[in-house]
Amino acid sequence: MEEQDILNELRKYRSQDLKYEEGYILGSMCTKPHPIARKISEMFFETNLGDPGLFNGTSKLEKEVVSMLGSILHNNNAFGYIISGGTEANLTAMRAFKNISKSKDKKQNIIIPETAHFSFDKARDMMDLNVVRPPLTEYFTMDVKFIRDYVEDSKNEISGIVGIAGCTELGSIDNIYELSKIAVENDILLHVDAAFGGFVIPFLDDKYKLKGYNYDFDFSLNGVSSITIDPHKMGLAPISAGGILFRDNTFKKYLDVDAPYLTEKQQATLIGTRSGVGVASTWGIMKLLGIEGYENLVNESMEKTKHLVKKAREYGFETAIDPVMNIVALKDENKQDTCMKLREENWYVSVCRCVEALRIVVMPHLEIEHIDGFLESLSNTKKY
Ligand SMILES: CC1=C(O)/C(=C\N=C/Cc2ccc(O)cc2)C(COP(=O)(O)O)=CN1
Repeated sequence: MEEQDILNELRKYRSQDLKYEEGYILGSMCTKPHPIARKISEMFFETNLGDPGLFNGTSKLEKEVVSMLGSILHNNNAFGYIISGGTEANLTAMRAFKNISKSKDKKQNIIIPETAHFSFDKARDMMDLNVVRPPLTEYFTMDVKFIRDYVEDSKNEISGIVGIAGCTELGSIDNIYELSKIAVENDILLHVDAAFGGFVIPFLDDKYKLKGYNYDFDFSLNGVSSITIDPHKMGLAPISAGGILFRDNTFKKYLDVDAPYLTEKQQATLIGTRSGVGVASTWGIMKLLGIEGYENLVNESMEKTKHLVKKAREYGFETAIDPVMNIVALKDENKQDTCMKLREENWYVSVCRCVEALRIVVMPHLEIEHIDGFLESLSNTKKY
């Protein structure tokens, strides 16, 4: 095939994809990457961080991005990687947990909430973790009193806890402050999955924070060992760009395996050959937007979230919980049926598992007119 024919053929496939800017994608935690990422992708498209000695500049960028994310998360000694996504980040954290527990002859008993992303189910299968699921509060966060009692009962031999800072379905945030205290008092590891919340909470204006809700989640809490934070969600980076940060580089030895034929003699990441595009794009977008840029992005999303909730209530729809961040769960006893009816009108909204509700993630690609159009369609699905 000639090049032009190939490109024309590929255009036909691409034309079958939804486009973020059309405003119909309501259930995605990814969005249209910042435009600068196109130029950066072109510049770094042949790089391979799987063999970093060949790409010293790109490797330096990864260390700088980890340091930039570390400073946002109140840790100037952060160690970690910018990898394929939140799934790989959580698998990496669980791999470190397993190896650390083994090194201390501890059991691999770990507390992980029902609200956790299904990447932890993959981790459990791959690493034979014994997972304990605590009861949830009315806010869909783990019952910390149960956890404290369970951990302090030595026969349970708990050696780790996972807390979620912005859960996939509802955006709820576990009480990381209390989990951190439990982790310190009992010398156990605490991993925080802030895949989505990591690029939201640090930039969230106080006026959008729920009263009496603790938003603390990062390394400022001494018990936090590791954090997942994904640039390719609210960070506006192109896919793939997930992030795994550890408190310091003492965790590296629990991840490294010998890699004799590489320019570096050990490799810690799950994925071997990996592009530097996500790293370079994240570096560029973070430098371009800065803290203020991300604050504007998050707070604009929260204004749209407030608009969605207000207008939904005018149509008679109620939220399952008050939005903790830019994720809205609208109560619906016939969520699957409603979801299918909306799909017929090209609206792609998802459904919650833990509550009878539709789930809308108010990403930057959603404009007010998209939200209004969606709510009118939603209202119409209830008329007949
Ligand atoms: C708290 C948490 C998450 O909400 C999460 C993914 N979430 C949502 C991933 C998603 C993105 C786009 C889309 O259209 C649909 C789903 C992951 C996994 O992240 P991933 O491997 O980058 O997909 C981990 N933790």
